[in-house]
Amino acid sequence: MPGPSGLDARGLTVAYDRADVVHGADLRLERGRVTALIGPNGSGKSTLLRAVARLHKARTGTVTVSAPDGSDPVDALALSRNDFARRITLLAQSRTAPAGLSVRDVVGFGRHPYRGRLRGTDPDGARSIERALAVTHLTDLADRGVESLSGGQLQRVWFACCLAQDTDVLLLDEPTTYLDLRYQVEVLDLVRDLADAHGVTVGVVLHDLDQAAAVADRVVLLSAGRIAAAGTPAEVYDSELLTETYGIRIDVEPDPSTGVPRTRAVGRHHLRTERP
Ligand SMILES: Nc1ncnc2c1ncn2[C@@H]1O[C@H](COP(=O)(O)OP(=O)(O)OP(=O)(O)O)[C@@H](O)[C@H]1O
Repeated sequence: MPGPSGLDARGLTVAYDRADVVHGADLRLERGRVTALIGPNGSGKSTLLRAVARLHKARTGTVTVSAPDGSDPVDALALSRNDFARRITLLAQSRTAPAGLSVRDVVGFGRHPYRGRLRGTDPDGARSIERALAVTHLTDLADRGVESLSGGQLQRVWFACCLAQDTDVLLLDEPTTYLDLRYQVEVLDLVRDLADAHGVTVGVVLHDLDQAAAVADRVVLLSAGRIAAAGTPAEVYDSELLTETYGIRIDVEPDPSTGVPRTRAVGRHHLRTERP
């Protein structure tokens, strides 16, 4: 049974330089669930999320969002900037680190929708920032300059910045990029906790199909700017469909202990019989 919709995008068409790259896409993110967006490079995952997050104006389509209290959905594209930023945030790809600021300062950017023109009007700010630093294991680095961080540490800073924003909807574009295995797993655990314990609606772009199947309740497969399939991982992970979409043989079998589908992309190097 699908849950109530946290975010509902309908018929989104998005263009760059008048060329459509996302064609009438419907994206439903259920409240308190994790939805993974998968698909080959250039299939439109980032563009779709950017349109939903209002970083790129969709040519056509609607986006509605409902609050965790179950109140009626509102038109997300018509909300004021601050109201929108209190409901929806996006961890986008490849941001540049602002020089001369500490980790805590940058995480504090996440509080921008709660600060009036005269700062100091955000009573929950300090607590949200410290919590975001703690869950991303950045407390010890909080006073460091962001320009001195590694790629993975910086990725966690941007993630913490989104968490500090305390939104109902969290959109994450490849949040595991640059992260070592421990932090990849921790980010995905945290995403699960946010959905399960706090009812956060999560839409996350992942390239690793096995990570997507393990963390997500639903998966949306994009192909050439169109939604090719949507459903549970077991419904979407069809070997023929994935093989056609990615242009490489992808075998699928259920994990023997969990039943969650596992994939194997098969290249020529897997088929070598003689090894030196
Ligand atoms: N700024 C831009 N100007 C023009 N075309 C763009 C721009 N950004 C993306 N595109 C094109 O839009 C299409 C969709 O790109 P998008 O980045 O949304 O795909 P993606 O599925 O997120 O890819 P990836 O997995 O490589 O991150 C691609 O054909 C891409 O070349």
